[in-house]
Amino acid sequence: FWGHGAAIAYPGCLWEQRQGHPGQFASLSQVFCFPVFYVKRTKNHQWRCNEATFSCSSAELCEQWIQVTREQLSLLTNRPKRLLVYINPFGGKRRGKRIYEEKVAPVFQQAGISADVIVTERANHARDHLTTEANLQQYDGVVCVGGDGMFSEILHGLVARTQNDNKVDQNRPGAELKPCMLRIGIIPAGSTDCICFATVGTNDPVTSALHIIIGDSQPMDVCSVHHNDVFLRYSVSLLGYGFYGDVLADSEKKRWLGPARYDLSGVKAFLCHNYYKGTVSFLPAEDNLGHPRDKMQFLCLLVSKWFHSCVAVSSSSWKVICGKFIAINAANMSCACPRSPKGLSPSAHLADGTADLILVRKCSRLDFFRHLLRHTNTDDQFDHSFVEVHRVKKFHFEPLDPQPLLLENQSELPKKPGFCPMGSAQTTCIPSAAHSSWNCDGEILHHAAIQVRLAIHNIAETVKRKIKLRLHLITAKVSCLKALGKTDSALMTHNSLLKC
Ligand SMILES: Nc1ncnc2c1ncn2[C@@H]1O[C@H](COP(=O)(O)OP(=O)(O)OP(=O)(O)O)[C@@H](O)[C@H]1O
Ligand SMILES: CCCCCCCCCCCCC/C=C/[C@@H](O)[C@H](CO)NC(=O)CCCCC
Ligand SMILES: [Ca+2]
Repeated sequence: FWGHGAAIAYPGCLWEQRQGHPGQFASLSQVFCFPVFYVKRTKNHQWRCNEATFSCSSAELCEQWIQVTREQLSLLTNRPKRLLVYINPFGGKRRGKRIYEEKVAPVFQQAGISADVIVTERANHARDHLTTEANLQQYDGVVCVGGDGMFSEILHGLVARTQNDNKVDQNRPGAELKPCMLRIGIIPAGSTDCICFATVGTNDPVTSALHIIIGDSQPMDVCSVHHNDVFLRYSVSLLGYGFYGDVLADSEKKRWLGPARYDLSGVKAFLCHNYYKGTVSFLPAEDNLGHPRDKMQFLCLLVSKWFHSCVAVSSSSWKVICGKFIAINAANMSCACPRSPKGLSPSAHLADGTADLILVRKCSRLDFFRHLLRHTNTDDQFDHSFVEVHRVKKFHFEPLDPQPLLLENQSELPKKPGFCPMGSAQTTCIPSAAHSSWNCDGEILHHAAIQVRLAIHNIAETVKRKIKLRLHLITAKVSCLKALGKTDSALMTHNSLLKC
């Protein structure tokens, strides 16, 4: 199914089709048909729903086929049957509701999935509903229709609910967090849609709906962000200080512009060319986990990581870097999006328990422009003397000058648009501003000093999935080689791989 782009999906009703030309005296023959819907892969990682019509010579045979097909489909337990859907009507170009109703609901219905839909009425509506109210027992998954901010709401709701149910204190920086059992589906309807793009390869609502229907899933790392001992937020994609923090803070005042706000604020932040002084300390990942700049096979890295985590004690030690930074970015996944199809860190992995920490030191405007431009083409954006990149498990940031005292619980901060509790000097174009703010998956953090760790990851699950997939491919190759009557070295190599 995966490799060949076609699979039996949802048998529909029985059709009766008459051949010949009514009105003419041709004898009528009856053909009994049933449609089968399947996923077809098209260009740029996009999927579409195709339909094939099968015909049988008798109604009984046709019914038998439909029955058997339904039985086989019911054995696929990873396919969801009941979903809880949250729609943000104000994300991106404000098309969330329409996208769901026109492009997603019809395919869910065709696939026999029932959905309870909640259109959010305020920010954090979905998060609060998931944390305290939703009866999650009755669902196989939660779907968010919106952008990265909406995904973040769902993530926070589900993680908080899981920790509350298991009596885990999220505020404790070293707490062993419990992974959530429910999967989150993303129907992209936001401005960046980075989490969808980086996991699926495209930000196309129909493709996402089809991934959800066939029960596809992808584990990912979750970073927790603390300020001293106070929990601030979780992050799954970008934690960015300096450039991306300034872009976000400025863009929040321009929400009415839709996705274009990021372009305008991006140009503004680029022209301001701010840099920030501070100290970054980090715990590097073990060497065998690879480096953000090497091209080592993901599977090798994972197996190595898994093995290492089973038998070895971490030998890395903390490193400290002080300096003047234009940007400090922690990419927990590639952060690919339509603006940058390969992302901030093209070889960052989705569920390996590490993030790529990218430090862009003070440099000329022209050099920074060259660095940014390389995010849009195939050149290596790390190949500059002022850029360094480390694969890390934890990191801390401390701005050089202490920050004005903030409320410890930032959720108590007023949420009025444009209100910035640390003073506008932080986010406007004043070259001497002491602090930027953190861009945490598109949400602003009001503390510059933060401590970050990879809090939830599922390496064993990822290793298992990748090995299973590889085994499928090798088994298929062995079958083909056997069918072709090959007994040469290729078959032996594959057979020994299988044994291994
Ligand atoms: N009904 C609502 N009214 C106002 N804000 C909402 C509502 N529902 C959700 N939100 C908030 O809107 C914010 C932005 O939403 P979303 O992420 O969907 O779009 P975006 O910011 O345009 O896209 P991206 O995050 O991909 O750049 C989120 O932080 C979310 O909490
Ligand atoms: C000369 C041309 C230079 C063009 C350079 C483009 C580089 C683009 C890199 C984009 C990285 C996106 C990282 C993802 C961040 C999301 O969590 C966040 C919320 O959706 N979006 C932004 O902060 C919005 C960020 C928008 C940045 C412009
Ligand atoms: Ca990662």
